This record gives sequence, C-alpha cells and structure tokens, in this order.
Amino acid sequence: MKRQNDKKHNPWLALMIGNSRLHWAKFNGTKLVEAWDIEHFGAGDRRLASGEWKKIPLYVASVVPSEIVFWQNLPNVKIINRDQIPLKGIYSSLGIDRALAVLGAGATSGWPILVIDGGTALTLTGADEQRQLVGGAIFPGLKLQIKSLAQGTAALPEIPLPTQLPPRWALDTKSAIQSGIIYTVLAGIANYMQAWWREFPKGQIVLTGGDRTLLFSYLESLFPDIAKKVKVDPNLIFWGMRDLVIGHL
Ligand SMILES: Nc1ncnc2c1ncn2[C@@H]1O[C@H](COP(=O)(O)OP(=O)(O)O)[C@@H](O)[C@H]1O
Ligand SMILES: CC(C)(COP(=O)(O)O)[C@@H](O)C(=O)NCCC(=O)O
Ligand SMILES: [K+]
Repeated sequence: MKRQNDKKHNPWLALMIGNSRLHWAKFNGTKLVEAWDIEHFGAGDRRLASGEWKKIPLYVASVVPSEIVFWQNLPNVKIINRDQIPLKGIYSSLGIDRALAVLGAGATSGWPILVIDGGTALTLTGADEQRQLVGGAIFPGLKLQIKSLAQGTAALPEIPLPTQLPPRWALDTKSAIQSGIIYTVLAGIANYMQAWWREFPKGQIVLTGGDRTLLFSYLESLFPDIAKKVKVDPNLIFWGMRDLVIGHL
C-alpha cells in the first residue's frame, strides 16, 4: 500500500520532440509540475545542464527520427512509439505527436475527440467513441506558411503574426499576407470543425500546439459560436504520455 502511494508521486520527465521545438514536462506521478519549450539544440536548458534527466525516468517521443538516435542510448530514457498507443486503426506513418495528443485529449475531455494542433505543421486528428482513428489532415502551420512565401518569392518579406484578427481586405503587403494566411486557415479549420460535429454531434474539439492561443483568438473573433464549443489545452501530448507512463512507474 505504501509502495503504491510512493509510486503515485514518483517524479518523471516527458520530452516531445517537435519539428520546431523540444517540449518538456516534469511530473510527480500523475501531477504535472511544470512544462516548458526550448529551441532545438538551445543552450541553457537547466535540466539538461543539471543532468536531472539522468537521475529520474525520462520518456521521449519524437517526430524527428534523427533526434531519437541521441536520446535512445542514454540511461533512464524510454522511447515512446506508435505500437504502444492504445488507439485502433493507427496507420504505420501516423505522427506519434498526433497519436499522443488524441489519446491525451480523449483521456481528459472524452470521446469522440478531434485535436487541432497548431505546430510547425497544422494537423487535425480525430478518434471516435471506440478509440478508433477516424483520420485527419495535415497542412503547413502559420509560421511555415509565412516562411514559405518569403522563401519562394523575391518581394515578400517574412512578417510577424498579429495577436488580433487583422482586417480581411488589406492595403499593404504585410497585412495582405496576414489576411491571406489567417482567413484561409480559419475558414479551413472551421469547415473541418463543422464536418466533425455533423458526423459526431457530441464530439469534443481541442486546440493545442504553439499557435493555439493565436488560432483561438482569431476563431473567437471570426466564428464566436464555434469558439464557444472549442477547448484549448497546451498539454495534450503530456496527458497522452501520462496515460501510457503511469502504469509503468
Ligand atoms: N517561442 C517560439 N518559438 C517558436 N515558435 C513559436 C514560439 N511561440 C509560438 N510559436 C509558434 O509555434 C508554432 C510551432 O509550434 P510548436 O508546437 O512549437 O511546434 P512543434 O511541436 O512542431 O515543434 C509556430 O508556428 C510559431 O508561430
Ligand atoms: C505532421 C507532423 C509533421 C506534425 O509535426 P509538428 O508540426 O508537431 O512538428 C508529424 O505529426 C509527422 O511527422 N507526422 C507523420 C505523418 C502523419 O501523421 O501522417
Ligand atoms: K505538434
């Protein structure tokens, strides 16, 4: 009984390696203590520097295969892969971040669940009441869209994203890029959401990823009725990891 109690509070670390950043979390048992993001190969991550990850279990999932090579041979590191995810109908190349986020969202919000992850890529991933993957979609994330215009043209600058919904009809280049990307992305997302609710009237929708706050604020301005029914949670992937890990501690 005592061991069971101790187990519930054992510390462990979670690392999700995305295409732009490393997403870290520290847990005590089931409780998330803190979460933070760092740049790839970024200096100054105190936990890396302190070597804390060498002393307590670290669970790593990555959508960047080359990064796994570094982590997999370290002591105390366990790699999470697709075969461990208790979802039905997963296809062989499905991103582990998408699978974990759906698992975590289902565990915290219930099923059927649709996750919209505004990361490097923007992904939509749905699963039904039987925890069967319904499917989803992948398109370039907000930053990647901005970058691709700047890289693929002579005259378009790399512009920042506004914190509020910009005007639709732009009269300068910066605003025109902002409008084009934001209104098409939001229209697209809203269209997927409506299709999701047509198929699963009681289905939940959760927004996550580095652009979640921006996307949600645009959604609130443009489609307030839809926004009311959508949740935002930065930690879906960590809830998914917790679901898998807690049985192993
Ligand atoms: N400090 C930041 N550094 C990089 N991207 C950021 C930052 N804050 C917000 N973002 C946004 O996060 C998105 C990337 O999301 P993130 O979840 O970090 O990606 P990934 O999981 O693919 O590494 C970008 O489109 C960018 O607009
Ligand atoms: C679609 C992704 C690139 C998203 O990664 P992210 O933007 O979170 O870094 C990643 O989930 C991935 O590499 N998926 C494999 C293809 C698939 O899910 O079908
Ligand atoms: K992601």
